[in-house]
Amino acid sequence: MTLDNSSAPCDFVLFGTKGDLARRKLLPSLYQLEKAELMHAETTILGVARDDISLQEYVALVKENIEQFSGETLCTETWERFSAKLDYVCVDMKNAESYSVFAEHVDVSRTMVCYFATPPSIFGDICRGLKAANVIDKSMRVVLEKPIGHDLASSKVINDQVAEFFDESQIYRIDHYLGKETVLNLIALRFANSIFATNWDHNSIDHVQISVAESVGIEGRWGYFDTAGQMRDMVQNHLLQILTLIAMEPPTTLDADSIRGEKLKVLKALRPINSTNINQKSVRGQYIGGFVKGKEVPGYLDEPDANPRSETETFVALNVDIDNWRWAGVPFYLRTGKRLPNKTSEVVIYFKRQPHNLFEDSFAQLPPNKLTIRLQPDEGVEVTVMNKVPGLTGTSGMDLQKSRLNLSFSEAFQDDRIADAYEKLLLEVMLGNQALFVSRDEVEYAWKWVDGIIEAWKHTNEPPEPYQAGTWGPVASIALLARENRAWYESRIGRK
Ligand SMILES: NC(=O)C1=CN([C@@H]2O[C@H](COP(=O)(O)OP(=O)(O)OC[C@H]3O[C@@H](n4cnc5c(N)ncnc54)[C@H](OP(=O)(O)O)[C@@H]3O)[C@@H](O)[C@H]2O)C=CC1
Ligand SMILES: O=C1O[C@H](COP(=O)(O)O)[C@@H](O)[C@H](O)[C@H]1O
Repeated sequence: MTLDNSSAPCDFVLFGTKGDLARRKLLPSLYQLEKAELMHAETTILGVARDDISLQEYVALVKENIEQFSGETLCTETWERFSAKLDYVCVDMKNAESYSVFAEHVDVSRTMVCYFATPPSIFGDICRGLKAANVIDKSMRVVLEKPIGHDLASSKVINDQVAEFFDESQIYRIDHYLGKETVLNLIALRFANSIFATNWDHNSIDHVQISVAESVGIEGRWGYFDTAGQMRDMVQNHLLQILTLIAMEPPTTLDADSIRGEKLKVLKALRPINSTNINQKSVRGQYIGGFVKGKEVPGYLDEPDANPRSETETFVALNVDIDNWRWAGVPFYLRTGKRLPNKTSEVVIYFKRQPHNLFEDSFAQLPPNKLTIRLQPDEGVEVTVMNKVPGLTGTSGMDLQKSRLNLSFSEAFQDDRIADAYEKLLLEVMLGNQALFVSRDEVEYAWKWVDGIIEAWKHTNEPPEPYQAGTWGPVASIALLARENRAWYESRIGRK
């Protein structure tokens, strides 16, 4: 897809351009959009930071970032076009007066897209600075990075600060999982295939498992992570977003209001987990030293800068009920953790077993069909089916085996590069489409539910359960499903 020349150019303003997110993800993604000719020729990119450097120095820095993080050799032609778009301004984002230079660098007659790649604590300051510089108008869009707050109350403060200056239709809240190719494909899989669309409820589905496993530890982010924990860092946003896409009713159209409206209904229907059911419904863990992919790694409390008495969780498993017609009696099991055996995100839908087993000679109990959606890595979709083993032997000639129908994206779409999530999301902001961004209501309902769990954990007064780095979390996580006669699926990724 190449952007039609009639689509308006924009001034893309990157606050926090020298930060980790901008360097590792945003600038390389903008470069990829340029390479794919998806950015308007007249679009400009204005980096904002507090270092007083020249434009020449900034351009050299961006080049270095892209070479380091894009994972490919710089294309000279693309770089020439891209570097010509760059501009830089030094602003102390907390000081509204320092924004006076800003107006010289943007053209207020064009759409301005402001990406706040800074700590959320200064989002309000940035809005005030933009106002002082007199550059805010109705066509402006602002992109907010996660986490939006630390709980419901603090998220309201941040959202209110931004809402003082911008309408909800101008605010794009990022959850980068919504830009992942395979997460987007959940919508296609569910609503473009009648085989799934008509079998997507409590009549056909036994339970759902969503796992987002990471092999990394804290990677120098202890200060941030210890105040968040895996619940705020991963469940409140990414896992709940995946859950809503799996569980939502069909949206009327693919527009932002329809999709976000349906996701919101799911968040509203989540059964609270509180002090009455916390032990049956949740497990939290913290890794101790161990081996990940054969390499010895320290425990959470032995990471650099660690507080050795921290009780922050690095692993969460939950048994979630959705109290609505479609999902009555269908548990959604969620798990996510740091320092697990490998980096794997998968959704597994377990269908109900056949009501009667004709094949007792092959299987005492027929295994259920399973739909596995591999979000990352080895992106793909797999269905397990029971199949007759070809041959003349077996009872009535019927020996069965479990077989896999496997769609591997890397094999099926060999010529297509899988774009980074941020490329997709940046493109959507420039196009003015909010469908892949999280609404204020979604953020707040997600916090409300998560706050209840964190509150209940506090009341139990129990520390997180230790698990060895390189394992699938505490033993209690196995018990969470075993109590209901189920087991976590074993990912094939990393075992090939
Ligand atoms: N890094 C990541 O992978 C992810 C980050 N995020 C979110 O993205 C946002 C940015 O994160 P990250 O890039 O890691 O953070 P960094 O701390 O690396 O970068 C933040 C940027 O904000 C700038 N900044 C902070 N205060 C001021 C100020 N008063 N005036 C001017 N500039 C200021 C910093 O400037 P200076 O360089 O001068 O210090 C820096 O460039 C955060 O909200 C984070 O939660 C979300 C998901 C992943
Ligand atoms: O937002 C975050 O996500 C990453 C995991 O993202 P992925 O795209 O690599 O799966 C996580 O490591 C980080 O702690 C969290 O802040």
